[in-house]
Amino acid sequence: MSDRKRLEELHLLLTEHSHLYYVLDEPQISDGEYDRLFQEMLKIEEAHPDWVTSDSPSQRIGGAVLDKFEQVQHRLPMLSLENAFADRDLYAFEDRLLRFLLTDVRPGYMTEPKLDGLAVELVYEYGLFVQGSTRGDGSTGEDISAQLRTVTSIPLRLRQTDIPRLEVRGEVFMDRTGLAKLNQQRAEDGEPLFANPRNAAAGSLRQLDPKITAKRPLRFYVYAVADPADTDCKTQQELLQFLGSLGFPVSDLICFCPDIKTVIKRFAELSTLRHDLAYEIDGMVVKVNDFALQERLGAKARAPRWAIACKFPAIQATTKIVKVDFQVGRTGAVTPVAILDPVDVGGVMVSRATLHNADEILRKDLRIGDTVLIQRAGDVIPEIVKPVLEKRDKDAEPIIIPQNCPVCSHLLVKPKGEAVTRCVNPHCPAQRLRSIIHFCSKAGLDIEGLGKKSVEQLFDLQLIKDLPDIFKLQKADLEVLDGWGEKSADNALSGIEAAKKPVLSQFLAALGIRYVGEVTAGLLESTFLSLERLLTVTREELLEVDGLGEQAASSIADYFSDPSVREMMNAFHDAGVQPQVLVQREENLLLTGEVLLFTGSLKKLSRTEAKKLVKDHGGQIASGITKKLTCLVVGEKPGSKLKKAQEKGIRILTEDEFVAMLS
Ligand SMILES: NC(=O)c1ccc[n+]([C@@H]2O[C@H](COP(=O)([O-])OP(=O)(O)OC[C@H]3O[C@@H](n4cnc5c(N)ncnc54)[C@H](O)[C@@H]3O)[C@@H](O)[C@H]2O)c1
Ligand SMILES: [Zn+2]
Repeated sequence: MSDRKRLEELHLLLTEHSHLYYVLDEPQISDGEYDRLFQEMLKIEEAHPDWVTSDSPSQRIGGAVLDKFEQVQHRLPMLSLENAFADRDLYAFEDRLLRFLLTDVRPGYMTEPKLDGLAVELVYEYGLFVQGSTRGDGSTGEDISAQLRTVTSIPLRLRQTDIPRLEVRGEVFMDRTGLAKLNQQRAEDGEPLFANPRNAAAGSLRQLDPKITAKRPLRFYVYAVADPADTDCKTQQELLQFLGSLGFPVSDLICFCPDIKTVIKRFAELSTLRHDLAYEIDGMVVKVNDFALQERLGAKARAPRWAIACKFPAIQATTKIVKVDFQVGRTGAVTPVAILDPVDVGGVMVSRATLHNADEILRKDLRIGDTVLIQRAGDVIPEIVKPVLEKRDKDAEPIIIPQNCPVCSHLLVKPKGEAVTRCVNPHCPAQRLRSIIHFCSKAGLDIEGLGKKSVEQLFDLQLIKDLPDIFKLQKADLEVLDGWGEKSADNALSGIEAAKKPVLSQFLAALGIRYVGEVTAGLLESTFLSLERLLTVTREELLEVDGLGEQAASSIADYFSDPSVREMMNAFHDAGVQPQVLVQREENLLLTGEVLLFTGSLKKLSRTEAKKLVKDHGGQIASGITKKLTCLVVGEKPGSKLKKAQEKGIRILTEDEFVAMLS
């Protein structure tokens, strides 16, 4: 395969897995595998800088924010970190610093444990906690203030109250016992387990109901502020001490190292220490200690130049491949899954691992009966690294991808140039079931009460045969089923009712059209503005859309021109499903380009309504009196913000004027 083609494939793969990991908190591959794909992409991009697109995963941070939360603009972006996997990467890091700074004076470094949790930003005004948010895509995060208030180690009031505004950053995480207990509970309740502490922390914080968050054993450690200039501190070491004095918990594993050699020694120390900690760390973060140097070094698109994360090597074990099962996915892809002799890998029992596809099996040269090396990098999902050839039996059987679908017996196909084997039978029950599960899941319309287990049950009973059937379910059908009752039937029906008016992009992503993830679905919505329009869209029209590639264009055009899809859309319509368009063409909106802030108590609108009005009219909401702010809307008792805005000459509106302007 050409490098160019491979890069495209890597972009698609990494984008898909980032979405699963960051947005849905449900990763499907191990971090180790993700990191390997990421490094492969970086290598190709380094050799061909002109192939780097602005939406390459190498240029992006985290994932999109969920609609269900209010958005928060970070005043300064929250970045990711570059990774070091070996000592030589650290030496190279220092070389880069020195070259950039045009000096041979080596800086000192702060080293900190890399907690495996979720990065958050906490805003304090005059010592009071006023807002907390997730990192999101780096510039826009999700407002999770209410959820963060329930984390007991986050101070709501600081010991010093004369700092007008302080944006503090740190990690919310769950310790080992907390995660084990939570997963045990989830297993008993038949809910999916969290793959790793990071997903557990993220899944707990990104709950709409803060009461659920409050029940989760979350902890917090601080490690930065958005802008050190807001404090008198000159170094990272001083800053951590200062933050400790304000009342923030600081890890006691932080350590100043005068040079890179000491950093490497410290990393070795931490690699042993980590096993005795109450919580998981997945590495060590190294930061240039001096803020003046940090400022000169600045940042690249995705990460600062003055810091790097050293990752711990994965934990490995050996076991045997007992047999191989073949699963049929939503798109018909047939995935081989190795069933293993259960083995403990760093505290987690592992009994299965995906083998991805036929090429991967060939590449790794795996057979049934092989003793294999498996590994986990922090998370629960394991990967098979390689067979232990010395231990291979003479009669170890090759793994053969079946010729026919294991579910519907239709002949399988492996398109030229693709790694995946597929069942192409449009009526394959396995695919239909998977697509219904996807449609109802968080990645789809997030229909409450219709989790995987329930969908499987309804599918088996033929109450749901295809997607539109979901909207025809009756209370009488549901409440009599095994494991159901009046309450769960009502619950599911109200979830279904709410799903009848989905946002168009969400609806498109839920349909599971190949190559249409959240981002592409958003593009389709903002370009074509209605489902009806999409039903007649041509491949040529799709190719005109910035950001849509050829594969996606063909797949979308084929999908909507398929008669059975049109029939299905009619059935959706008849069942009362009406996708809504949120985005409007920006140019005709009243508040396009405006950044507003509300202060004081509003009489006519709730805060949420006010913010929604702004967004609906194309405006943005500021997080405080910032440079970007163009207009302050004041209610009663506006407080200090009004004065500050007046001093800065920012336009000021009363609530009435604001409402009148938009009506
Ligand atoms: N399995 C998958 O499908 C999948 C998908 C996407 C990403 N990932 C994993 O996520 C990683 C990338 O995630 P990322 O972009 O969040 O970057 P990262 O985790 O490599 O590093 C940045 C993060 O480190 C955290 N951090 C912890 N301690 C810190 C400290 N003392 N100082 C500063 N930051 C600290 C912060 O949350 C910060 O946002 C990859 O290495 C990959 O393993 C996995
Ligand atoms: Zn099939």
